[in-house]
Amino acid sequence: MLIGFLNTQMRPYRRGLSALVVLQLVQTSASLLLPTLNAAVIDHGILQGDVEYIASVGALMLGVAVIQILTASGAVVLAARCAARLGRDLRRRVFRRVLALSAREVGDLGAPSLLNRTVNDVQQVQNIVLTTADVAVPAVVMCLGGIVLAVFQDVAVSLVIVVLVVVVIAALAVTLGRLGPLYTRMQRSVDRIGHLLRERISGVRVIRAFVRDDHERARFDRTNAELSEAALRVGRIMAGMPVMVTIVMNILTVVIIWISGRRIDDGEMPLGALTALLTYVTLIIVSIIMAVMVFSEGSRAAVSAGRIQQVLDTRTSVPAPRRPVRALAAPGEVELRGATFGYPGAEKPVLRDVDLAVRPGQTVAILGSTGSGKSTLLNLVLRLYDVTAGTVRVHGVDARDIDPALLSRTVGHVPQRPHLFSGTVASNLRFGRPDATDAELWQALEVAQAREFVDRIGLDAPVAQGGANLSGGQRQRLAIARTLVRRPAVYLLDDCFSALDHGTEARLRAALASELSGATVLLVTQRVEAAENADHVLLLDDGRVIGSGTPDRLSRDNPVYREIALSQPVHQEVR
Ligand SMILES: Nc1ncnc2c1ncn2[C@@H]1O[C@H](COP(=O)(O)OP(=O)(O)OP(=O)(O)O)[C@@H](O)[C@H]1O
Repeated sequence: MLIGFLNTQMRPYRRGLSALVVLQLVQTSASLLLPTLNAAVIDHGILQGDVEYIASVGALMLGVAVIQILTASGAVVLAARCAARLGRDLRRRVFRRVLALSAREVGDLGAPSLLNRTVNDVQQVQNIVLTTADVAVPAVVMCLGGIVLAVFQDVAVSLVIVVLVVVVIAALAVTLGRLGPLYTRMQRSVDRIGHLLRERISGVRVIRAFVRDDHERARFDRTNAELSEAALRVGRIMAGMPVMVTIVMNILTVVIIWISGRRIDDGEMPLGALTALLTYVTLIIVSIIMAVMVFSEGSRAAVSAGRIQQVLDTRTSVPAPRRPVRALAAPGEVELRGATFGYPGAEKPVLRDVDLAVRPGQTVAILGSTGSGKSTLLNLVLRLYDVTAGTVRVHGVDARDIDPALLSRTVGHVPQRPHLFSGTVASNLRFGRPDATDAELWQALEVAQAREFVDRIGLDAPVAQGGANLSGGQRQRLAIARTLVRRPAVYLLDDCFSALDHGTEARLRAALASELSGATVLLVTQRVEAAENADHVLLLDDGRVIGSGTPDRLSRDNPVYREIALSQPVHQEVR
């Protein structure tokens, strides 16, 4: 998995990687050459008393050491550059994919998991590239080169080394196989902790209000314990490895000294070869330890690569059209014909056979009990979801055929629970139109009945993440102003006056009525009073249209509408 993933993702950095491998080959070969040169100095220089030989080979060793230092430094710089670029590009790819997904896929994958995948999992993959380049490549070269050079020193002793190395590698491979599932568990626990933290931190006031601190603490401790238990098991497995390798290394050293001693006594092996063999054994074992470290990281990175690949492979359930309509002739109707929609996994559709046509200049109020499908209907026009049957047409074109960017420009949405971004009041208002002038911002604030409070704090007043430093009513009015600044042709207002007092709501509705006189407006509301000012009312119940017509007609002919009207005190006052 990891190799296939890296093979695809590392394609753009192939040249850098090739240069890196060459540098590592040179630097590792230089390290390997030094013990052989050292053995030659002992056998032909020191034992023969040849000072000239010692000086010339010594100079050669110095040159080799300098080459080794330079190539090693170059390789580290190149590895860091490749890994950093891979991390940057992967984060970008994952983020773009997430932005292209529909609400359905984001919900399925989960926001905390997506966050972890974009940050932590990419970091794991970046780390494995760095350690592979810095450690694994030289380790493999050193291990293989060490064995070859040991064979040059003495074939019989080298055979013993090879057998023991194969045993060590086999034992390590079995141990590593146990790590993969543990890393998968760890990543899942990290996701769960992220999910829990995110939800509990944003709902901390509710937790306190309901005195659920102990319950939540216990719940967090359970998830936290799962993570630490998996991490501990990994730690235990990893702790066993150096012990095993050290035992093997010491056994090897004893065996080499024992066999070599007898062979030197018999005159079958020079003394220098013993020092060279002992150095090669150390290099081989150290390189195996290094490779094992990298491979254990690799099991973890493989899990991360799988999680990243899953995001990259996820396709949106609201795909962009093959041949998108890039211009809409003129502001026209929003029209639903037999629109039916069911959330995935739900037993029955939440909207069934909805017919509606809203012309420019018209406001249609969508009224209905809670959960009757009002917000879902707006989501279909926005194309957050696609209808499962029927059609949604915007300006005469099927929403599925319109270029997504054009659809977003055409349709403005003020959600039930508006989200503001950290920044300033002005940066939030300019979110959909960065070139809007201050005068345009003030005009939108005026209509949204937000001028007074923004006058007090200023356009440059800071806004915290999610608009946390503003009241619910202030957030709603800024969200309305933000959509007004964009001036879309179609407005979808989803119960966005709910946090306003009655007087402010009435003034806002009046101001919107004149400001949006030429626009197509779909207004979700719980209040009959708001519906009565609309041109048309669509009454929903359990996803079905149970009333459609002018407010006058409905109050005359529709008993449900009349019942809702009578149940609302404000309405009664108006009447
Ligand atoms: N993402 C979702 N996944 C599954 N079911 C959903 C989802 N969103 C809404 N629903 C279900 O769809 C139904 C309609 O929800 P919707 O939000 O459209 O109702 P609504 O009329 O806007 O309600 P309210 O007035 O309370 O905002 C509800 O039964 C709800 O449980």
